Amino acid sequence: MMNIGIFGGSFNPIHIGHLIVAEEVFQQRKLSKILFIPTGISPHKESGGLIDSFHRYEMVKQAIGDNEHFEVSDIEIKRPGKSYTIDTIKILRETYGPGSNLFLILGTDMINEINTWKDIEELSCMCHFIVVNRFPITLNGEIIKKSAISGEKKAEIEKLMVQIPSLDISSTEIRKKLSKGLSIKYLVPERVENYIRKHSLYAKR
Ligand SMILES: Nc1ncnc2c1ncn2[C@@H]1O[C@H](COP(=O)(O)OP(=O)(O)OP(=O)(O)O)[C@@H](O)[C@H]1O
Ligand SMILES: O=C(O)c1ccc[n+]([C@@H]2O[C@H](COP(=O)([O-])O)[C@@H](O)[C@H]2O)c1
Repeated sequence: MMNIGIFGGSFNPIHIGHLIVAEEVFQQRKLSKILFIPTGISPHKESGGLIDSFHRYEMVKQAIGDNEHFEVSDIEIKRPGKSYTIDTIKILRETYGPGSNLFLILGTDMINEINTWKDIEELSCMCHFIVVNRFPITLNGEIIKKSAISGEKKAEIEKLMVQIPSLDISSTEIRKKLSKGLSIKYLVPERVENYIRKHSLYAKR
């Protein structure tokens, strides 16, 4: 049976925080693979600062190239309009069939906002949630309790939670550094840094 980790994000750009999350979830939950899915248009993010999806997709490709358990999907960047997770999960259910399990990977910042997501009840019936600690935000049990997530999946969240070494790293911080002309060495894989430099992404103006 295939157990697939689904890791969606704007990846603007992908950083080592994302990679450590994916590797820890893969190992700790013994998944078959991790599918990185860069958003076309992120549903709740201001478009300011979000660079072209093609570049974000390419940077994910560069970052995961040396890991045979990681894959990248262009399913969201090819779809027009906002990238709602429910639409993606419906397609992936078809692709992988009833014999496979889908595990949606989310940082604590994301799961605490789950009530604002589209068709959350239906979504929760189609996949499992794997939550990962994201400094400094802790899992808010009250939010989960009150959410539209189906009862069975609510009960599962704590059981499936994966602890990672806390890394206070965000794409926002990396974009800020680049815009100031500062180094991002070690915050992103070398190949991603080279890609950013080659295409003058997030550059100092
Ligand atoms: N350092 C981190 N530790 C744990 N989870 C993380 C970390 N960075 C990102 N994530 C998780 O990865 C997913 C995708 O994140 P996203 O691409 O929005 O990155 P970001 O760093 O939060 O970006 P931005 O700063 O632009 O908002 C989310 O579920 C988020 O919670
Ligand atoms: O489906 C939704 O309503 C929804 C609302 C907000 C975020 N998401 C998804 O959550 C993931 C992280 O989003 P982002 O934009 O914060 O990087 C990404 O895969 C988004 O498509 C999904």
